[in-house]
Amino acid sequence: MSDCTNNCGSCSADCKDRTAPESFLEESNSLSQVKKVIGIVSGKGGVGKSMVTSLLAVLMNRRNYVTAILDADITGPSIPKAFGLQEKALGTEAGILTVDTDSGIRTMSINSLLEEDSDPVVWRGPIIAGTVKQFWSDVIWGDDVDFMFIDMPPGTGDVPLTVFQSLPVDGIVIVTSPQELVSMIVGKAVKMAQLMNIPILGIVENMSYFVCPDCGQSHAIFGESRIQQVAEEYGIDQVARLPIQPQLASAVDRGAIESVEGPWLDELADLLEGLLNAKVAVPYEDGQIFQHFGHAKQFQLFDIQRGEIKSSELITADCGGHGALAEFLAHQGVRTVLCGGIGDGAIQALAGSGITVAAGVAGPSQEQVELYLKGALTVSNQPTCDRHNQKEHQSAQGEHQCGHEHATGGSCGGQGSCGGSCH
Ligand SMILES: Nc1ncnc2c1ncn2[C@@H]1O[C@H](COP(=O)(O)OP(=O)(O)OP(=O)(O)O)[C@@H](O)[C@H]1O
Repeated sequence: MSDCTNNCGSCSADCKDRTAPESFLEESNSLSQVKKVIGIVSGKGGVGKSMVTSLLAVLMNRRNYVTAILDADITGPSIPKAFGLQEKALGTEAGILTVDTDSGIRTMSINSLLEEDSDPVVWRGPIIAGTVKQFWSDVIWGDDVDFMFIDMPPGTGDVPLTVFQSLPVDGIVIVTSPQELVSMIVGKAVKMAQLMNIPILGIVENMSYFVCPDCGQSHAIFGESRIQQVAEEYGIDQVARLPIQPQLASAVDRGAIESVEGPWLDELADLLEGLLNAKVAVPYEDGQIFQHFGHAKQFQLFDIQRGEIKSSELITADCGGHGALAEFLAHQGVRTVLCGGIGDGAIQALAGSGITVAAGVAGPSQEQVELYLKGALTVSNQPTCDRHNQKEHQSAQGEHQCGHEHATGGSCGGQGSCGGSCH
């Protein structure tokens, strides 16, 4: 094909040279550019997912970031109520306009479209999933959104799966209750994120304790917290605990969540802020994005502040194997890898080190990073190189033995003897 970009991940053509599955990512509205998309998920309903979504959005908005909330909980929408939004969304030729809160958070929820808030949504799964996709593709979010929070439907069913596949989620925050931590429902949410190669940014234990207003003592109403233990078990660094706070419930009931003050999620907000400041790494050759992540000898590291490039440097990766390379990049402060082709093993290793993959990109490195930071690129977090997915490229021990040169020039020559760590 004359117009081939070598990006099979986002191409729908039925082509004999296809090397990667078609990407399911939806294009955003042409008038929208979103820098960071954060999913707020829970293993089951009623644990405070919408509460955490709202509180995080309020926090980031107070820190002067342009903030949006996409309410993907179509059958149980809570966002308009928490913010006291009565107004309905308006449509134009170019798309649907957001409904904005008093402090300017841009929102879209099914309740902003239904005539009556109490109208039930009695739709089948594919229609619900399609509606969520339209919230991304048909709503005019604006071209300057720093953070979009997605209030996900609870559980690990059809709609969360569609959201993970269709929207460019940079990371998720898992919300749990103390009982969920005991029942291991949270493990299902963790494993789903791992399957989808989406980094887990943090875990929030809601209703974790109650501080008695009379004696000031803290009581673990639902039993002693296991959050630290569970976070360690799944390798999640960022942990937050939210108390049972009658003022929180009443703020939601009054539509006044924007008036709530509290320190509970500050560290999580710092971490999110860090996503806009963290480094982006690009496999590099002659000013261009080198197209095979696993064979890159050089990386260009971009230092980012508030979503803008401040400086860049070239580094040589002096380690080999996906795990070692992922750790090396994480150690350099990298939170995003922007690349062309990449295999499943590399994506998993990077996600395990808290690094988001934005794959399927070609062209001049700096120009593409600038577009990515503006949210103007359609990228994929799925493998765009099938070479490393093939069983015959792995030894019986699962060791990498593709016979190709590794990032630093070592070669295992197909013998499977390097264990994926040639130097
Ligand atoms: N820490 C808290 N203290 C007091 N009330 C809370 C707290 N967290 C949540 N609530 C209240 O509990 C109820 C459920 O919370 P929320 O709607 O955020 O849960 P959810 O996980 O989004 O539920 P669903 O998925 O079913 O929509 C709400 O009425 C909310 O105001």
